[in-house]
Amino acid sequence: MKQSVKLVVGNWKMHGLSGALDQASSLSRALVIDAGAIRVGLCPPATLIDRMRGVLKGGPVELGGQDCHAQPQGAFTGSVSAEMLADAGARLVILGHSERRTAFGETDRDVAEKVEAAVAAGLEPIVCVGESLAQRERGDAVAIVTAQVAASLPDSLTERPFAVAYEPIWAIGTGLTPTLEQIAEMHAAIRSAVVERLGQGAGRAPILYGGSVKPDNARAILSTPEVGGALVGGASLQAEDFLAVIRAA
Ligand SMILES: O=C[C@H](O)COP(=O)(O)O
Repeated sequence: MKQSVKLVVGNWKMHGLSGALDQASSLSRALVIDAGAIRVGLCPPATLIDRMRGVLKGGPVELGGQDCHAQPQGAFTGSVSAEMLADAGARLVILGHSERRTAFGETDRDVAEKVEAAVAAGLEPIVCVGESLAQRERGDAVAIVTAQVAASLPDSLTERPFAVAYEPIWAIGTGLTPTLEQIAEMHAAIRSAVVERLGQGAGRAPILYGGSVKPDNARAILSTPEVGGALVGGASLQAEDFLAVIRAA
């Protein structure tokens, strides 16, 4: 299925003090987009969301969080709820990133619960899936990723906007990327898994690719069949690089 509106989202991860707002400001000022063709998002650390809202005000860049707690409030020291992200100005939220699945032990069930919370707070979740290098080398990549899709997407997404991001773990921050054929194969498999899980209506959800997307490979990746956008880590930290990726889309 061809996607009409690409979604390109920058994930700053745990990078960015207040000085980094200059990069968001440069991006917002330089960016001219056709809203019918592309959406652009930035997911800074939670500490910057509210201030970045001011910097991005009136511009085309949407704000997002990088994670949320599954509960709306409570005694969960150090956590941020989906409602808090929305209150700070976020519209999007990345959930189930492999760094959270690996370093924080998040399971598909945890991710699905967070997605429920995000939807309840009016956020648009970007649900991340992806295989390890060992899983790909064993020939298990498609089975692993489609199982993650089936278990991480709750029923509540049937009528709500969301995106899936395919991020092979071995491509994140490494400079390595799958071949375009591997990306196309996986995105088609994810599309089928989404439709099987949530029905035809959900088949319009964009499927982003993430993992070492850079200005020099963005055009090829973003024109690969079934690639509905990109989730960009390192290359989103500098406005100039992120702009180059967005322009490639
Ligand atoms: O969320 C973004 C991904 O983990 C990709 O990161 P990267 O572009 O630095 O490889």
